[in-house]
Amino acid sequence: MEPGPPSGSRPTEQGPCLSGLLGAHQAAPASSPSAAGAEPGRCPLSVAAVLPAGGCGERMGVPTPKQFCPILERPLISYTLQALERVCWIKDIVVAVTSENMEAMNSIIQKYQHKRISLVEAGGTRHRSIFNGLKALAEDQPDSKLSKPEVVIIHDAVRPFVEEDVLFKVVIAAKEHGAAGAIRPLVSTVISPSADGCLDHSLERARYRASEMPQAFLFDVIYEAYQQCSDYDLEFGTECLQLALKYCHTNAKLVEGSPDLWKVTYKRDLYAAESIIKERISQEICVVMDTKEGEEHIGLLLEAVLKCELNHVKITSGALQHAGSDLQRIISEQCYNFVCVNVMTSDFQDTQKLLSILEESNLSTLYPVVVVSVHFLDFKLATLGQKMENLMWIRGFAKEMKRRNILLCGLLVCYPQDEQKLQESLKQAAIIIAALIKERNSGLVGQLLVA
Ligand SMILES: Nc1ccn([C@@H]2O[C@H](COP(=O)(O)OP(=O)(O)OP(=O)(O)O)[C@@H](O)[C@H]2O)c(=O)n1
Ligand SMILES: O=C(CO)[C@H](O)[C@H](O)COP(=O)(O)O
Repeated sequence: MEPGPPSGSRPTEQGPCLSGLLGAHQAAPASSPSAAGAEPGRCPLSVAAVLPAGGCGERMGVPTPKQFCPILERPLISYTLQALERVCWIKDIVVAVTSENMEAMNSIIQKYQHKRISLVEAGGTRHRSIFNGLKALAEDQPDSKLSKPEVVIIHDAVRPFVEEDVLFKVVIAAKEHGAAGAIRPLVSTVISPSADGCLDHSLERARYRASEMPQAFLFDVIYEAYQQCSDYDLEFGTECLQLALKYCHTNAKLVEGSPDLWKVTYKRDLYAAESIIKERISQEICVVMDTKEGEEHIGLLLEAVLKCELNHVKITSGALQHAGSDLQRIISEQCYNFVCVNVMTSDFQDTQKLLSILEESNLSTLYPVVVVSVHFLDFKLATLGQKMENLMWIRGFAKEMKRRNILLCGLLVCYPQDEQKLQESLKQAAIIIAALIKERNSGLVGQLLVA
C-alpha cells in the first residue's frame, strides 16, 4: 500500500506532505523570494508575459468568447490585463487573439488605457496560440519591437485574479529550475473510467494537484520545447509544464497558488468573478461632507452608524470644502464609493461638486463608482413638491453620470427632532447605502430612496 493520508481525506490549502509523497523532483514549497535574493517590486530579471486569448469559450455556452464577456460592463480580459500590467517588472504583455477579434481587442486596450500590450494572431488551439506569442518575443523576429526576455510568464486571459506575489514566485522559481507553475489542491477525486463506462480505478486525491496558471519558464526552455513538440502535442496538449519536461527535461517547480486563480470556464464562473470584483471594490466608503457644522455634524453621525453597521468596511471622510488634499488622496487610493451629505437642504450643490471632481479624476475608467447623495429632511416640514423636485433633478443628472460609469442615487433621510427616531433613520440609511454599494445595481441609478 502506498503511503499518505486516507483516500477520503480533504486536501488542505497548503497541500500536505507534498515533498514526502510525490517524487523528489515533483513538488516542494517554492524557493522563498528572500532565498532567491529578490522581492516583489524589485524583480532582477527581464520578464515578459504571453496571454492566450484566442479561444471560443465553448463550455461557457454563450456566443461571445468568454474573454470578452462583460463583468460590470467591462470585458473579462481587461481585468486580467490590469492584473498583469500593475506589476511594473513585466516589461511586455503579448496577447494572442483571433483575427476577427483583433479590432475589438484594440478598442479594449484603448478604452481601458492598457499599457505594454502587443497583439499576435491566435492559433487553432491554446498551445498554438501560446507558440505564436513566444515567436513574437523570440530574438530571430525581424522588425519586432519586442525583445527576448530571460523569463516568460504564460497566463490564461480568463484568470483575472492573479496577484503579483504568485507571479513573482513562479518567475523566481523558473529562473532557478527552468520552469514553474501554480498548483491548487484537487476539489474532486480523479477517477479513470473503463471502456464500458464503469469505474476502472480512482486516484488518491491527496497525492495529486490541479495545475493552474500562471506558469513561468526560462524563455529558451519553453521556446525550444514548442519548436520541438509534435503536431499531436500542439493539437491535444493542455499542459505547458509537460512540454518543458518532455522536450527539455526540465522538472517544473510547483508553487502553491491562491483559490482565486481558477479559470473562468462556465457561466457560473462569470457570476463568481463578478461577486469577487464587487466585494473587492466595496471595502472602502468615503463620506463627504462640508466642514461648516462642527462636531455635531449629521454626516459624522451617519459615518458612525455606517461604521457600526459595516464593521469590515473601511470608512473614511473627506471634506468637500478642501476638495484638494483629503478627497484627492482618497480617490488616488482607489476608493469607489462615496456618500455625499447635504444637510437640511434639498439642493445638490455639494453632490454636483463631488461629481465633477470624480469625473476629472477618471476614477471610473476601470470600475463603476457609486455615489449616494444623502439629504436630511424633516418630513413634517418638507413639502411633497420639494421632494419631487429632488427626484426630477437626480434622474436627469444620474443618466448623464451613468455614461461616465458613475452610479448616482439619492437618499432622503428623515431628520426628526427625537433622538431615538433619528438613530432609527440613520440605521435605515446605512442599510440602504450598504445595499447600493454592494449590489452596484445600475437599475437603481437616478432613484430617490427614502430612509
Ligand atoms: N485556440 C485557442 C484556444 C484557447 N485559447 C485560450 O486559452 C485559454 C484557456 O483555454 P480554455 O479555458 O479552454 O478556453 P476556450 O478554448 O475558449 O474554452 P472552451 O474549451 O470551453 O472552448 C483561454 O484564455 C483561451 O482564450 C487560445 O488562446 N487559443
Ligand atoms: O489547465 C491548465 C494548466 O495546465 C491550462 O490553464 C489550460 O487552461 C488547460 O487547457 P484547456 O482547458 O484549454 O484545455
